[in-house]
Amino acid sequence: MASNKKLLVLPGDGIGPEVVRETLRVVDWMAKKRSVSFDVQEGLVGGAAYDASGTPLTDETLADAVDADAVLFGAVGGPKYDDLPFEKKPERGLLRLRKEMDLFANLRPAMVFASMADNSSLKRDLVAGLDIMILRELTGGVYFCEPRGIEDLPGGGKRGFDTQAYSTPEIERIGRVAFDLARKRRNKVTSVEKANVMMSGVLWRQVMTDLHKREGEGLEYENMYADNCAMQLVRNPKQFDVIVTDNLFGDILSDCAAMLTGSLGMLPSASLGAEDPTTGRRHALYEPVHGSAPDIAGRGIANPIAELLSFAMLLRYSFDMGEDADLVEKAIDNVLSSGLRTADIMQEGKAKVSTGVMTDSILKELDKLVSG
Ligand SMILES: NC(=O)c1ccc[n+]([C@@H]2O[C@H](COP(=O)([O-])OP(=O)(O)OC[C@H]3O[C@@H](n4cnc5c(N)ncnc54)[C@H](O)[C@@H]3O)[C@@H](O)[C@H]2O)c1
Ligand SMILES: CC(C)[C@H](C(=O)O)[C@@H](O)C(=O)O
Ligand SMILES: [Mg+2]
Repeated sequence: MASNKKLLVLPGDGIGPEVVRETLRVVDWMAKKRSVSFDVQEGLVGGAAYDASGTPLTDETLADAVDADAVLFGAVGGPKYDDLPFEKKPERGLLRLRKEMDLFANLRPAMVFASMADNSSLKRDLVAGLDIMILRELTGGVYFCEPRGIEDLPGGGKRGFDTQAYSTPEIERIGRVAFDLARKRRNKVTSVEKANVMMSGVLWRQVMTDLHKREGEGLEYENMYADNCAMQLVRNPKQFDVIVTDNLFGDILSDCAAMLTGSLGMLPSASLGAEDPTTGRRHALYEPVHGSAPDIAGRGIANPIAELLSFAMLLRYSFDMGEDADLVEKAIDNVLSSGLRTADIMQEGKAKVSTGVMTDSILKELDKLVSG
């Protein structure tokens, strides 16, 4: 039984603190019922950090994140911060964490729970039992490449520009994660880019195809253009197992995949760094795919499931507590099957509950599951 796992909790803004608060109740439950002791420390990020210290991520919080065994993150951003200069925006705090912790592999699983097939944007048969993994490269591409900026044009007006670039080592390291994941799943990898339009896409396709030839034995492999992938995700999502793609396409395709599961409020994620070969340790941050949802913040109606499932991923990937992760997922599955729904996944014939009541029910279900 492991003990004293250092957990840094960064609730952030909007519904971030609301869903993190609920997740901390499950952390407490784990400590009481499963005899795991978490050393929980809380910090500020995003707009909350800007309000307190004039920056969306202080060096101290970054150091705490690097030092932690895992970071549990809520969400950042909101209209209050719209007019801040680019580098001060809440989202920059999250991006700096990802970059400085070298969290290059972002796992975004889209799973449809047994009772949720009718909640999907697609017809039930297309999504019942769906379980796909979008693997998003998280520390490269247009999110981070230089040069970028807005410049004046000689004849008046301005020009805004960004740079998209990927190197062979960046593509290979995310490709290897995709192959590892696929081997534990259904042995299929779809690599997604736009090699028909972008030079970085041309290299991505070459490197991934070669990597598959060298290291992908036993794996079914295909290349797909990103626009086609978006269409295929809503046409026939069950054709996919692992989708590996760049930072920007991964951002967009994962929001799209969220609606297959019923709501953005259902999609968790794990952002992982490379494993240190001597200590076996790796940096990791867990966060829902959704944002701070300013339109519903402060009303107690946010769906806590994406954050709770992110905590389950934390147990599985950072603490090797797969059984406990299964338990959390099973409790969520059972509560959804019992007909409870937060507003975002509400349907006729179901019972609408608040953020807090959804968590109350999941905790009760956890109690039931462990008492047999
Ligand atoms: N990881 C992050 O911190 C993160 C991710 C995405 C967006 N953002 C930021 O969040 C702010 C709002 O962005 P947005 O509105 O484009 O995206 P969003 O994900 O916050 O919200 C999109 C829609 O989904 C709904 N939604 C999201 N999560 C939900 C939940 N748990 N339960 C119920 N409904 C939920 C919202 O109410 C909204 O209608 C922006 O500042 C954006 O940059 C942050
Ligand atoms: C908030 C923003 C920087 C972030 C991203 O674009 O990566 C978000 O949309 C996400 O999906 O995690
Ligand atoms: Mg996003």
